[in-house]
This record gives sequence, structure tokens and C-alpha cells, in this order.
Amino acid sequence: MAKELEGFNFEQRHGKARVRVGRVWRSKDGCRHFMVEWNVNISLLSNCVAAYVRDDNSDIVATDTMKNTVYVKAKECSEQLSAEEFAILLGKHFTSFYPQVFTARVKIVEKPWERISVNGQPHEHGFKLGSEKHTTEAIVQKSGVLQLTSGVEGLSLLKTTQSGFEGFIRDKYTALPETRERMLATEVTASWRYSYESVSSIPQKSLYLNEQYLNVKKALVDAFFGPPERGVYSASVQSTLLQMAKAVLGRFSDISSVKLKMPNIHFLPVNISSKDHGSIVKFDDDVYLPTDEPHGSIEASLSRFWSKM
Ligand SMILES: O=c1[nH]c(=O)c2[nH]c(=O)[nH]c2[nH]1
Repeated sequence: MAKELEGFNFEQRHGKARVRVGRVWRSKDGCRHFMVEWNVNISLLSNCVAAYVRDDNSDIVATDTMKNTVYVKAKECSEQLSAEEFAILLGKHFTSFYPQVFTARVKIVEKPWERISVNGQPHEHGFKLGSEKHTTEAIVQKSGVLQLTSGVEGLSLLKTTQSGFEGFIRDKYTALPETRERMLATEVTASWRYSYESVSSIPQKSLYLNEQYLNVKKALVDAFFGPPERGVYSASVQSTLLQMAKAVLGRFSDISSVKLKMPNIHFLPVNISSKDHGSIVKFDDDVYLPTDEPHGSIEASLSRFWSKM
């Protein structure tokens, strides 16, 4: 919220970034362990302009206190919960406990620890790090109004065929040949906004938002690849991105918008020739030079007409 200050517009917020917390829960018999590792970012909008203008810190929630609160609340959560639920819980705490705080924004990135299997059997307390990360952001107002976004980060996908790029603008700067046969590789960053506008409207089912995260991720991946045997042709990253976004909004009625960032990570055809021996390596859709620098950067968002992005 902007404030008029000595003839200027002034906006401020403060918080604690990168608070790392690990939490373990045990089954009733104590044998099976469940764990999460979260990186929590808190940002509070509060009435503390006096600290900026008058050296008066009396309305400041110390960022050190915010950090401690993460551990206190993690301790209090005796049942396993999703990153979304924890973000909401923290947001509710800051906005209800402190009269000065009117909005809390809590972002969490969850490390992809996955239960390991040994000889095909899920281990009771062993985990290994997977690849893509589960993200979430909860913006909680003092009134109880909620904006909830979830997402995935670092979801690397690649297909070796069923991709092309044709019909683009050709001019004196253009060297790229048209093709109906290329590799398609990307690292998806996606975020989707839930339509729940208050904490009480979220389904109470335990870990519902973790399930939803896995379902959305599956919808994105399935749309990227198509059926296992035939796949699905991609006319561009742009076209595939829209198919993926539509799959999410088509399938999940509690999601009002989705944002996708999909770099085009190039696998360049390798052709090598020498003056003496002519062609040494002739590209036949087989040998590539993978490179992520430079890469194409393609992003778009899709929302329902009535959604607030
Ligand atoms: O799928 C693509 N989209 C582009 O916009 C683009 N530009 C480019 O050089 N290659 C590609 N591929």
C-alpha cells in the first residue's frame, strides 16, 4: 500500500528470506518416517513507517522473530501438512497475532526429498533428492482473504522427436532451417492460482494440496509428451505450452489461472567438416551439441475470464 511521504509515494515491506526448516513426522508405531525440507520466505506489510522516518521501531516485528516463528510453528504441527497449509498457517499467524500487520506473504520452496526403495521395498526412513521443486505462495490478509498459488520449478522435460518449427519469419538475419524433426527440451517453471478466496473454502482433506500438486504436474507432463507410443507433435514450444496450460485449466476446476515459463533448451545438430577430408560428422538426427546458453525464453499465462491473476 503506497503512502504519501514528504511529497513522494512510499511503499515498504519487510520480512525474513531463506529460512530453512526440516520437519520429521513419525507413524503411530514410530516405524515409518515422513519428512519435508522447506525454504521459507516471509514478507509482511505492516504499519511501521515510523521506523523509516522517526527511528521509532516500536511497530516492527523483528525479522529474527519471524525466523523463530517458523520453527515454533513447525514444532506445533504434530501432523504432516503440505507446504501450502504451512504457508497459510504462518500467514494467518502474522496477520492475526500482530495488530500492525495487515498482509503477510509467505513463499515456500520444498526440496524434492523422495522416499527411497531398497530391493523394490519403500524404505521406512531413507530419502533421496529428486529433481523438480514444489513451490507455493500464500498471501493472507487480516480480513482472512487469501490468495494461494502453487507451482513447480526445475521440471526438465525432453523428447527426441515429434517436434518441429516451420513457417516463422524469414529475412536477411535468418539462418535457422525449417524442420519437422528436432529434439525438444525445456525446464518448466509453472505456477497456478487456486480460486479459494479464504482459508475455510479449501477442502479439509488431509494433504489435499500435495495431491493436487502431483495431479497438476502429471497433467503438464502428459500434455508435453502425449501418449507413450505415438507421442504428440509439437509445432513450437509456444504451441506445446498452450496445450499444457489448457490441460491444467481443463482438468482442475479449482484453478483459475496458470503461468508457464518454458525455455527452449537447444540441442544443436552437429556437422563437422575439414578442408582435407570433407565431412567428418554429418548430422542425421543422431549427434547433438546440447547447450543452454543462449536459450529461447518462452512464457505465457492462461486464465479464466473471471479470474484475478
Ligand atoms: O519452438 C520454437 N519457438 C520459437 O519461438 C523459436 N525460435 C527459434 O529460433 N526456435 C524456436 N522454436
